[in-house]
Formats: sequence, C-alpha cells, structure tokens
Amino acid sequence: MSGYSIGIDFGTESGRVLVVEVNTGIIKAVSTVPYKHGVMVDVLPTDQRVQIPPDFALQHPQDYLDVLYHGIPAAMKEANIQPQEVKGIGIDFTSSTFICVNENLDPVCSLKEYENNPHAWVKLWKHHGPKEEAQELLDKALSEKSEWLRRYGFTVSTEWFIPKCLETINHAPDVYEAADYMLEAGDWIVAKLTGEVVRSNCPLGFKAFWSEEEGFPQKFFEELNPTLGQMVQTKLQGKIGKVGQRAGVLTEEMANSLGLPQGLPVGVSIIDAHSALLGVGASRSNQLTMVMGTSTCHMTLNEEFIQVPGISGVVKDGILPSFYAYEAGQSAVGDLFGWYVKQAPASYVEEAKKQNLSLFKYLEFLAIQKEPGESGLIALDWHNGNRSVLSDSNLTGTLIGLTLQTKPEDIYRAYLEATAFGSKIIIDNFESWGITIDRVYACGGLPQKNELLMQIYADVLNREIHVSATDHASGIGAAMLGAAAGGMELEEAVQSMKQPFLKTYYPEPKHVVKYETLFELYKEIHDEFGYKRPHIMKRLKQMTIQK
Ligand SMILES: Nc1ncnc2c1ncn2[C@@H]1O[C@H](COP(=O)(O)OP(=O)(O)O)[C@@H](O)[C@H]1O
Ligand SMILES: O=C(CO)[C@H](O)[C@H](O)COP(=O)(O)O
Repeated sequence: MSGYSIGIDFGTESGRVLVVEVNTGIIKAVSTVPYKHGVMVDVLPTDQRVQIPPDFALQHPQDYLDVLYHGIPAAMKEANIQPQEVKGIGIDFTSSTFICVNENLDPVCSLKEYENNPHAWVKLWKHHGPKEEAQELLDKALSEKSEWLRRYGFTVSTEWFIPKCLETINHAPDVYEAADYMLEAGDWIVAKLTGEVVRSNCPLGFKAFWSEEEGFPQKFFEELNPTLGQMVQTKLQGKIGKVGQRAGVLTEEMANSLGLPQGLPVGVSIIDAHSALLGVGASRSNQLTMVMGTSTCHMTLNEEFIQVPGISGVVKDGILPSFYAYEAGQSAVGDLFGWYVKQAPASYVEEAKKQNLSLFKYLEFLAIQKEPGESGLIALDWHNGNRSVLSDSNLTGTLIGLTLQTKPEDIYRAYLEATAFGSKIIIDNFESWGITIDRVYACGGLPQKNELLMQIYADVLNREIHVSATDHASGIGAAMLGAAAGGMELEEAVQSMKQPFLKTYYPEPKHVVKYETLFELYKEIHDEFGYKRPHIMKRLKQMTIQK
C-alpha cells in the first residue's frame, strides 16, 4: 500500500498529529496542539469559585477536539500532500482517561446543568479521586479470589476505568444519570470521527476488567453495587473492536471540517504507551519498551500468559494479535523532574538564564559532575503514588540523607536515580515471575531530553538501553493503526513504519558497582515504606485531603 497515514497521539499536556508515509515510516509533518486548559487541578473553567477537590486531575474535552480541528489541517498543510493520499487515521490516548457523554456524544460537562460539577468533566489518567472505590473493588476481589484479578497483578488502581465509574455513581448520581455512554477518551474521539461507538479491547482489557473470553465480571459488579451491574447493559454498551481493526469511516461532517475525504478509514483506538511499543517496533517477546514522559510505562509482549503480581495488567491481543501484552509503570517521572525544577532557588534561575539554559539543562549540567553516591542521598519517587509494584496511590515521595551541605543538583540527581531504581524494581519483578527481558528500548519525550538520566538508567539496570530516534513513538504507532484500518496488515505496518534507534547507552562498570550498593539501600527503604510502614505516608496524605 502506498500513501500516508495520520496518527494522533493524545498525551497529558498536548495532542500531536503526525502524517507518516506508510511504506517508509518517514514523518512528513508533526503538528502539536497544547491543551488550552492543561490539567485542571484548582478551579473549574466554567466558574472560578468551584474548587476542584484534592487528588482530582480533570481535563476539558474541547481541548481534544481542538487537536483534531487545528492539528489535522496544520499537519496536512505542512506535509503538502493531497487528502486522497491519506489512507487512514489512528488514535492513541492516555488511559484511563474517562468521559461521560450523552447519546449525541456531547460531554456531560458541556450541558449547562452539570458544568459546575467536577465529576462531569474528563477524569484524566492521573485523577486519583476514587481511592475508596478502588480499595472496595480490590477487597472484594481478593476476598473472593476473583479470577480476573490475576490479569491485573492482584491490584486495582485508582487510575483505572471502573473505579472512576464507581466514583461517579457514588458522588455524582445526577451526572451518572445524564450519561448515555461512559467512555475512554480515545474511544470518544473515534466515535466523534466515525459517528459510532466502538470500544477498544486495549483500554477495556487493561483498565476495565474486561476480557474477550469473559467480558466484564458482571456478577461481581452487581453484588458490589447494583447500579454498577446495570451499567454493563446500559452505559458500557457499544461494539468492541480490536487494536489493528477498522472502527469505522470518517463522517461527512467531520470530513468537511477536517479537509479529509469522506469515508476515510479510522482505526480502533489504543493506549498511548502501548502504541509506542509498536512505534519502536518491539514486536517480539522478551523486549521491554520504557515509554518515558510525564510518567513511565514498561511494556512487553509474551506468547504466554504469566501471572505477575504488581503489574498494571496483561491483555491478550492488547497490542498485537497472538501476543499477551504486559504493562507496568511509574506514575511520576518527567512530572517529578518538572516539579523539582520549579523549586529551584532564585540564584539557579538567574544563572540558568545567564547561560541560556533551561533549568532542566542547568541542573543536569551540575548533576553530571557528581559521582554516584557522592551526595549521600536516596529518594523515593512516589510523588504521584506508586503504580508498580506496590500499586498504592496513597504513597508519597521521600528524600533521605539531607545535610547542610546538600545542593539542589544533589537532590535533582537523587530523583533521577530514584526513577531508575523504580524501573529496576519493575524489571526484576517481571524476571522473577518468568518474563525474561533481553533487550531494553526507551522512547517518549524524556530520553532525548536528558542524557544523564539515560546513562543513570544504563548504570542502574546494568543493561544497554537503545533510545528510539523519534520522540513520537506513540504517534507512529497510531499511524500504523491508521494504515491497518486502511487495509495494511498490522505486522507489515510495524515492519515498514517502525523508527530507527538514535543511540545506545552502555553501562559504565565503575558506576554499576556503586549503584548496586545504592540500590540495596533503595530497596530497603522501598520495602520499609511500601510494605512494612505504608501507614506513615497514608496518614500524612489523609491529613492533606481532609484539610
Ligand atoms: N530536560 C529534561 N529533563 C528531565 N525532564 C524533563 C526535561 N524536559 C522536560 N521534562 C519533563 O518531561 C515531561 C514531558 O515529557 P513528554 O514525553 O514530552 O510528555 P508526555 O508524557 O505528556 O507525552 C514533563 O513532565 C517535563 O517535566
Ligand atoms: O497509564 C497510562 C498508560 O497505561 C497513561 O496513559 C500514561 O501513564 C500517561 O502517559 P504520558 O506519560 O505519556 O502522559
């Protein structure tokens, strides 16, 4: 098949539209559209007096539509191709990003009577509101030894779809009633493009306790909450499609608005991190892809179903047919560095400006001059909770070893190291349960932004890290799904569109030895606060929520 595919990657802060040549994977154009409202955590845009509760992370659905309406025409213009040359569109989206819509697919937050209810807005993946609901689901599933829990590493995360549904049922019954569909935002975008609701097996499998063999655990839902039970037949209706299949075709109205041909095939959606695995071409067993951005997701494929505690999930055909796709992750990586950089003292801000460096780059420049262990610091990177292997959003970050000599760059380096230690815990966990990792890939926005970070990962993991040449691996994966919707075999699309590698980071033996010792200490602190004394962080967190 010749021609182009449009891949749209909906991230945490922005959406990116790619136009990609299907035979070569050459990126002809990229248009980035930042979300005007970003991540909403303080007040609602409709009324500045309505405070958003703590632990909420909301988004404005219009921001996603703006990515379509502005990003597609801009990317097409830059690519300088004819609309008829486009063979399909694919969508990837952060997940579980949860939206309630009515039968016309209008978000409930766009209806006047609900606009001031935070529950009516999009709940972003990192919305940690449904803590009690997640715990309730987990307690029941553990007490009954529910079969489905084996696919979720024996955990239930507040970030997932069903806890978010239950939170809406419990705290905003009117919003629940007003919704005709409760959808993953990726599936909503597909529905807006095609006029038809087709849910993807990927987020359904990873975030909503659904499997192809068993569907939803209907009886379990009914027993927990009758409304949740009814939801399966009502607000969770819609066709289910598999990643790699066509969800439908572009409606006339959308085609006219976007300047694309009517009837253009649109693929079933995929989660962003899962899409990145396709983008780097890690389409075999025993390869691990670290998708490093705001958060990090650790993705791998395997021919076998293996029960692995502490992971985010395993789904058959969740990324590629005939493979079980596995996901684990860390909830704050780039976000943690971004937060720390904002705390930099005025003298650092000034000096960075003088040297014409971003604060990230200035701190990296200072931190690179330090040896591993030199600062005597160890951090826990749980500033947005811990996704794997502890799966507890009540956990918080910590820093041990501070003295009067500690400098900001020491702390920055300790946080970079902490995320590498967190990744080592995840990889060691996979391996100890029989999922061997032979090759490690890194992609996402971070690897190309921070060389020190990637060298630390190579040293801590004591493995080579192959960094993808593109920081758009998710968008490329989405474009592959667009090509597949247009008629290309998905595996063929992966082989012809996968992106090359830019650089390999090799472990530095002198550093590896030092990091082995530091990791032993990290593991002790991790187990102490994660397993033995989680109540310390939980009680502190509780006080902040009660305020
Ligand atoms: N030089 C840098 N070093 C470390 N972190 C960075 C640097 N530049 C940006 N970041 C962080 O990277 C994240 C953005 O990553 P990116 O992959 O572009 O976004 P997303 O995860 O939304 O797709 C932000 O959280 C930001 O704080
Ligand atoms: O949980 C996810 C995938 O399963 C989220 O989509 C992801 O963690 C957010 O991604 P990003 O860091 O790229 O914004």
